Amino acid sequence: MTGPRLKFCGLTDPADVPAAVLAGAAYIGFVFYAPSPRSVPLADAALMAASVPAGICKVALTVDASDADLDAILDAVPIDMLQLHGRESPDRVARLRHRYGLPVMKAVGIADEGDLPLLAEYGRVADQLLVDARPPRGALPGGNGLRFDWRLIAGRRWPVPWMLAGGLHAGNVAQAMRLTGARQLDVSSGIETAPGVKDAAMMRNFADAARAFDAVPSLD
Ligand SMILES: O=C(O)c1ccccc1NCC(=O)[C@H](O)[C@H](O)COP(=O)(O)O
Repeated sequence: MTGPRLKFCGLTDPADVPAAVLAGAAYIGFVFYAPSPRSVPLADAALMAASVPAGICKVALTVDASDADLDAILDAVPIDMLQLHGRESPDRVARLRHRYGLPVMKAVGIADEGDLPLLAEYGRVADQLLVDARPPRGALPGGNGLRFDWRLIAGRRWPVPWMLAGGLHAGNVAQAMRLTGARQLDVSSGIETAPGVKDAAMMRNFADAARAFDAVPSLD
């Protein structure tokens, strides 16, 4: 079995890229959503993306972005995958895959059982699912450092690859992997000292904790 695949989301500083690479990130996410403290100007994202080694997936996170906004992002920044983190419909997901010819990961917010059917629905049109915590009213659509009840998805599988997100950090990632079976993990707040300020040691600790879980034989 290959090790866990990690996505470090919301990099804002050029120095975050080598730190993420050193920690072994498989995906690096850039946030293109003005209200977020992790939002990066196109020119900055372009510079950072250019320094990402081949083989690491560069993800553009957007929230209900228009075609014009997406055109501008993709014209300026070499992106490998779109992450849709708003209320994009399944039709919109399918249309964007077709329009840009890029894989699309759809974020789905989970708070209770009633949210689970959405995963099956988007699993029919997206290339990947991001299984995140449903944000509280008035909060940002993601990146809130909040987890959901992981037991809700224990043992569940979808027809496409998926990532677990929401409130993960070095101290709980092993438990999250054990309960959910997640093999891909997305983290933002859990590798920050303040919103939008990533920390190299926290990235390393997170990666070490995820890999250490993998190294421990299961007692089940
Ligand atoms: O990170 C943001 O600021 C953000 C803003 C708007 C929509 C989504 C956002 N982040 C989404 C992510 O991919 C996060 O990694 C994911 O929600 C988990 O965040 P966290 O709980 O902070 O680890």
